[in-house]
Amino acid sequence: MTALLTVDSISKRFRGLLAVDKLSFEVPEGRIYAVIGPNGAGKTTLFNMIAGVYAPDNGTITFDGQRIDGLSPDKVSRRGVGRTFQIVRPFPALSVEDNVIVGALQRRHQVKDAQAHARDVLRRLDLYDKRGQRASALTLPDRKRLEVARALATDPKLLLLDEVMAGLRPTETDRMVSILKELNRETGITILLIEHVMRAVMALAARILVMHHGAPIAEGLPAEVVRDPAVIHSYLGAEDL
Ligand SMILES: Nc1ncnc2c1ncn2[C@@H]1O[C@H](COP(=O)(O)OP(=O)(O)OP(=O)(O)O)[C@@H](O)[C@H]1O
Repeated sequence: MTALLTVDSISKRFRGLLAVDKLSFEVPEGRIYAVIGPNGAGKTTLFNMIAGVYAPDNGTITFDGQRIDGLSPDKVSRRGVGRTFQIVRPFPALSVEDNVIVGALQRRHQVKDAQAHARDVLRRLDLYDKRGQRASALTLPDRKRLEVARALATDPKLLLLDEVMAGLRPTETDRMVSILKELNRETGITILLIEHVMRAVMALAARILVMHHGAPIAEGLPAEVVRDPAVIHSYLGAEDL
């Protein structure tokens, strides 16, 4: 299967601290790929390098056949990488629909077209009935889905999801999992997610990369990765299995 994203030996240092250390992996086109690991493992730094917030100190990032490392976040987004943030940050005073229209306008010049696209996205994310509400009035599960909707409205080929299950109850986690599965199945969109909620990771991911101190300690099929002694020792613990 062709790789949509190829990360090749990237590193990022913050003063003395090596946050990401010669990391390499490939995300196959059309798949859901998860990155897990303890706090401080370097997952968000990895996302920030893919999304253009930081340039890697070394190594390359290739997306859809072209180098994207070192491009600005806006350019990376225009190439087709959409992202959510760990701390959800919609425009609070705008309606749910207007928040999504802002994303849709990246590739559409007519507000009418952007609105039609935003409504399609809102239906997929189970938010259509709440489109008139102010974003600030939403509950956490709704805000998390709005965050995904805003990223999706930019028509990405690759969706980067940063802890979209954090703080959700199991029933809301399962709802998000089934929405993302359906989205991937029906549109073929590739999804790269950082996630601590193993229930969601195991239900979604075709492959998993486990990071620890900036480096990979395991990569492969979920069933193999969660049985890897190094993963159990540094991250999962027996209770997660
Ligand atoms: N802008 C920065 N300046 C200095 N140090 C940073 C910066 N961003 C991250 N770090 C450090 O880099 C390391 C990796 O952090 P990162 O946020 O990437 O980890 P993470 O795996 O995403 O953790 P979490 O699961 O808690 O979100 C940490 O030690 C963190 O303190």
